[in-house]
Order: sequence, then structure tokens, then C-alpha cells
Amino acid sequence: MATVQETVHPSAVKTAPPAIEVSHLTKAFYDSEGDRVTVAVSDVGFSVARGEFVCIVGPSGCGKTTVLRILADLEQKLSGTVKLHSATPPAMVFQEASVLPWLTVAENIAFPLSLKGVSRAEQEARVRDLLALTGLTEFAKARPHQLSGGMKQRVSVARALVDDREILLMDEPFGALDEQTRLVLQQELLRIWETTGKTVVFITHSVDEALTLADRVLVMSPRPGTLVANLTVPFERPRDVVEMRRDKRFWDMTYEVWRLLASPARD
Ligand SMILES: Nc1ncnc2c1ncn2[C@@H]1O[C@H](COP(=O)(O)OP(=O)(O)OP(=O)(O)O)[C@@H](O)[C@H]1O
Repeated sequence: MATVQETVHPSAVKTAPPAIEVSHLTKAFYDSEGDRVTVAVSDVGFSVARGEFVCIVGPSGCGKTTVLRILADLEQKLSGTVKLHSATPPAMVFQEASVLPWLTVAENIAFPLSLKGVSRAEQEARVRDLLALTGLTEFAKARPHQLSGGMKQRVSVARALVDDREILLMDEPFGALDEQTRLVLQQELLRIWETTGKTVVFITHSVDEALTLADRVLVMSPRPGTLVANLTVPFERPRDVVEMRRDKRFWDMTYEVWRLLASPARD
């Protein structure tokens, strides 16, 4: 396995028990004849503490989504072990907002609860809380076509939180948004995370976004993706997504991650 660089800084979550443990994870995709076509990830290992916010960065095609889909049990691994210590299955937020166009914002958020047969009164109370948490109260009755891209993604985040799963898996949720909306949603996500204490694994192409959000950043190599660094992000919480850019350490770490990402491609 590639050497994993580690910088150690004090962090409260370090002492928390693990919510996710991945060890020697390898995944290959096969063609219809069963011949191996692509080794997507190779010998990946990491753990995530309960309540920790971990970002995974890496070049396009290195297997970030594959790792997340295996954590979500949407994809089978080839070998290795994946353990989620959680009473509930993880919730997932995708790059494209997954809203149902014929439902209102409130109905979209309530959807997982309606599938579980939760009482209408309980659904309404929970949706009210989530609308407030994600700044959508005024738009409860709006339909998705009346919303901006950022608002639709807020609906997706609210829906992922509505049935209170312990682990939140986010696959480039802000990747399709403009820079300014992205910054606003990053600040909101941090506030929501600080309020709810979820364990979050967040995939991004953006080094900047990873350092803004994460307790730790896992850096992957080009495909077949493996972990090349595990960096603890030293910034205090709560964070201000604009102010933290005045900190020289932010730019030093940006340089460090970019240097790792700029290592030569492996295939
Ligand atoms: N269902 C599939 N069948 C065959 N190959 C696949 C499948 N899903 C992913 N792959 C391949 O596995 C590799 C890793 O893909 P993955 O989507 O995990 O990468 P990624 O790091 O998330 O990429 P990006 O950052 O561009 O979204 C890629 O080479 C991709 O073509």
C-alpha cells in the first residue's frame, strides 16, 4: 500500500469510537464477459470517528464515488472489509439534487418518512424543523421548478437528514453550483453538522472545499485509487468559511494537498 502521510493536530473527535472502518478495500469492474476491465480502487483503508467530518479528494476517475457507493451498499466490493457502526443505514446526497418534480419542497423532504409510514403529525413536525434548519421555510409549498440549483440541493440535504440517520455520505453535493452559492451552502452545512453531530464523509474535487469543511482530508492517487495522505485540518470550530481564508495555514495546506495531487498519474 502507498505510504500515507499524516500530520497530527489535537482534535476532539480523535477519542470518539469509529463510525466507519474500511480496510484493504479493492474494487474492480468487469465487462459482460467477466473479464476484468477496471481496477477502480486498490487496498484503501481508513476509519472515521463518530461525529467526524472527513473529506475525500482525488483526481477524476480515482474511485471516490466507488468508495462512497460501497459504504452506502450500492456497490459490491471485490475484497477487503467495510464496517459501519451505526444503528441506521447511511443517508446519501448526490451531485445532482434528487428532488421529485411533482412534489412540493415539504413533501420532498417528508418522502422517506412517508415511505416508512410515520404518522402525519410526526412528519409535519420533523419537516418543519428541517425547513428551518436548511432555510427553506418560506418555500415549503414551492415545487422544484420554482427553485434555484442551490435551493434544490438544500432540499436534498434536508431529505437526507429527515429520518435522522447517523452517517451522511455526500458525493460532490455542491459540485454543480456556482462559487458563491457553494460558499453559502458550505457555511450552512457546517452549521447543520455542528447542530446535528452527524458523521460525514464528503467527496469533492475541490481542495479548497475539503479544507473548509473537514476535520480530516483523505487524498487519493490516480486510478487505481489508493490513499496517499491522511491530513488533519487544524482550524478551530465553528468555522467562518470566508474568514478562514485569511489564515496562512489554509494556503499552506492547499499547497500541500495540490502537491500530492500533482504526483504523476499511474496509468
Ligand atoms: N459501473 C461501472 N462499470 C465500469 N466501470 C466503472 C463503473 N463505475 C465506475 N467505473 C470506473 O471506475 C473508475 C472510478 O470511478 P469513480 O466514479 O469512482 O471515480 P471518481 O473518483 O468518483 O471520479 P469523478 O471525480 O470524475 O467523479 C473509473 O475509471 C470509472 O470509469
